[in-house]
Amino acid sequence: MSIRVQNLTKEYGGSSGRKSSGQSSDRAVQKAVDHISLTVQPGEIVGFLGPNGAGKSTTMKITTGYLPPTDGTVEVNGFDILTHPMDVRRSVGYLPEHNPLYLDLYVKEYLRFAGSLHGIKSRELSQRITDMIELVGLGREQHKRIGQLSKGYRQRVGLAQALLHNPPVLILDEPTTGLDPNQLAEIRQVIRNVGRDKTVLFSTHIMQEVEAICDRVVIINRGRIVADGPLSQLRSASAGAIVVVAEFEGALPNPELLTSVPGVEQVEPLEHGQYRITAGTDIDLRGAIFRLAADHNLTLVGLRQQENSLETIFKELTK
Ligand SMILES: Nc1ncnc2c1ncn2[C@@H]1O[C@H](COP(=O)(O)OP(=O)(O)OP(=O)(O)O)[C@@H](O)[C@H]1O
Repeated sequence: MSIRVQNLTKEYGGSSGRKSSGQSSDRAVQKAVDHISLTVQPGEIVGFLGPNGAGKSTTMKITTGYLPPTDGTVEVNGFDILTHPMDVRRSVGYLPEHNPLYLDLYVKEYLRFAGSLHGIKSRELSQRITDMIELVGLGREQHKRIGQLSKGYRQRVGLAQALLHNPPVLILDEPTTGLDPNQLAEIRQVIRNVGRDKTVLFSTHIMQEVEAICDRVVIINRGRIVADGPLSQLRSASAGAIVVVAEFEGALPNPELLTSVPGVEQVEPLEHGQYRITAGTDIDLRGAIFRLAADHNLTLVGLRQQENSLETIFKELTK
């Protein structure tokens, strides 16, 4: 297991240390993460979604060892974050949400500094820096000071920093925020490429990003995990209402016929002989609609089931 989070809780305010039974505090306590469990297998790319303030960054900071948990355990690459913090740091590449960079340093100077903190030997480090600059597409900007770089290129420096010590696990907190569409596509490609032989947990607010990159999605809301699974599984599990659009040769003289199909809850006429038919439960209406059309001599020219978009699922689960 590359990441194993068990029963993790984080409270801000109140007591600063780990909880022991019966411990209480007078200060206002904000429970940012509430008994969550989550595992990420080696080689998986997992999208971590949730509305603002849901607890994504808090979970990621704890997983990288930057913040202590209030309760629960976290292991990265088999190392416990509390008992083996240095092994955890070696195992993880972390791009924090507000990518902290030294603006006065040159790109290579900064990467050399970041690499030396990881104890990478000088000769090996030069080669690693060259390779990472190439990998994240910093070639043209590599001789600038970080303060002279655009947001997208600063983000690439952060990504290069996270990858420098060749960690098996990458934790990226909103790595594509504020990038233009071209940069977005390039950084996504970088994440996909590094994800071929690394475990990646990344947070984002962009649904298409998850659809484009991830094997699996975890959705957190108010500190609790409300969904966890492959995208296809989430789509069918959260289906709730199944919607089918049936198109006939023209408007039906008796559209109420459609409501006689077992399971149909609502029929909404659209234009050009189309009807949006909603079933309350997870049943496929298409066969029944087809048979109904045949029985009543109605010419059915189209029939398609609408897929739940990740956006719809997200809204449903986090409202
Ligand atoms: N240092 C802190 N002190 C007190 N409360 C905090 C602190 N950091 C985060 N919080 C609170 O914890 C909750 C979770 O915040 P967190 O930053 O983990 O959410 P997030 O899902 O990453 O949000 P966003 O998508 O807006 O970045 C929020 O209510 C936030 O206000």
